[in-house]
Amino acid sequence: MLAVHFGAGNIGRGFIGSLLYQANYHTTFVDVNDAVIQELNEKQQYNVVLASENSETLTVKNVSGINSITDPDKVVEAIVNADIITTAVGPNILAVISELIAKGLQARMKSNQHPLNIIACENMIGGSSLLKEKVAEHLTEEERTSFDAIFGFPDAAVDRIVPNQANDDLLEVSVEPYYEWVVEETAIKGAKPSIDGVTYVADLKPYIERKLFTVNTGHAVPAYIGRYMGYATINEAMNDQHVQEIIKGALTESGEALIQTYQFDREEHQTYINKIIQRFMNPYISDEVTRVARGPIRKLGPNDRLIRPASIYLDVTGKEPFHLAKTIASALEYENEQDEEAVKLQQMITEDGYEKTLQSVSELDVGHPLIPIVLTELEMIKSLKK
Ligand SMILES: NC(=O)C1=CN([C@@H]2O[C@H](COP(=O)(O)OP(=O)(O)OC[C@H]3O[C@@H](n4cnc5c(N)ncnc54)[C@H](O)[C@@H]3O)[C@@H](O)[C@H]2O)C=CC1
Ligand SMILES: O=P(O)(O)OC[C@H]1O[C@](O)(CO)[C@@H](O)[C@@H]1O
Repeated sequence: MLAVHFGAGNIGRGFIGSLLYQANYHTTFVDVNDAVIQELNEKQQYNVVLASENSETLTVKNVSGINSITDPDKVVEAIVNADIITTAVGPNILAVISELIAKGLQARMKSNQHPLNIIACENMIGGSSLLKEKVAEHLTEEERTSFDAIFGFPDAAVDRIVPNQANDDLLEVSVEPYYEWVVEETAIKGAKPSIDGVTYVADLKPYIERKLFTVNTGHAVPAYIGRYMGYATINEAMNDQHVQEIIKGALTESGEALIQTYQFDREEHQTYINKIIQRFMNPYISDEVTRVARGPIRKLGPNDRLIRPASIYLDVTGKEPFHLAKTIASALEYENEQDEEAVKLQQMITEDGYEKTLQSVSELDVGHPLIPIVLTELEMIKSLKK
């Protein structure tokens, strides 16, 4: 069985690659990072180390790599022969890889008509659907119709904290023990890929929203508030009492939004929240606040982890989501010269002010009630600054 995986980064190697190996796939990683690709081809294996007391290690074998910049034809050939395609490149890169995927699918269509599923494993709602749309932009009308019959783009939710790596071994990756990979069964074409650790569900929406608006919303608190308070790592931030209060409040607000939208069991949801807070406090993981905070413009988007749960909470309870609003305010204050979106966000604020910038990145209507709540919190969080 052959898998082609775009993005040999933290989630690619540390999560998707490791489950594919255990399901007996040979995984060909496609990436633009030549050093990683060369190392994959040389070593043909790498270690995944669990961030826990015993540091249990899995050696992932049957792997190779292709540099998509220098060898696009090899990527096309790999797609022709693939049994599954997965991605973990980041939401903004899906459009970038879509042309090469389209070329691969066009070549495949000429050589065989076996069904194939392409699963985007990104922190976003509708990742595979977006990739499908972007791939379609490179196809003719006729190709779109015939491709629809055999190429599936099931949406997915992936959950495993994999921090940036600082190992001597370029390929080794340290991951938290917990993981969850949920895939939309109804969009699968042909036989369902049999991968231990994948949960197939008919309707992904409740799963992806529960994950994004709990794990990612929660993580955004120590990231943005922590950075604002001067902390460098998630662990340091999580040990601060203010951060703990804000994360509990924010997850109660997003929890209420989720419970009222999807009728989740209140007690089970609280257990889910508590477990996630414990995961953020894992002493064996050192995660920089800047990794979790990366891409603040995307994270302040209308359907992402902060604005959407805050808006739903306002709608369903009529109450102010002030813990989420504090986190949104600290995201607006996020500064990092290494992060293109952070630099752009600060430029927008300098030129247009907070209110207009928030409206623009979050696509909130003028006069949306969340805006004054966030503006008030921008003042309130000043007391947190050390
Ligand atoms: N790290 C984590 O804990 C989690 C990350 N995710 C999601 O997984 C995705 C990947 O995140 P990470 O692995 O953390 O990021 P990462 O930065 O470690 O990996 C991304 C990889 O994509 C590669 N890449 C960039 N442009 C490319 C292109 N044009 N073609 C092929 N490869 C390209 C990069 O070189 C890099 O190796 C993101 O959508 C993220 O939200 C989801 C759950 C957990
Ligand atoms: O990968 P993104 O969307 O940039 O955000 C980082 C988030 O992803 C995770 O790594 C896992 O979902 C969280 O640790 C964090 O909330």
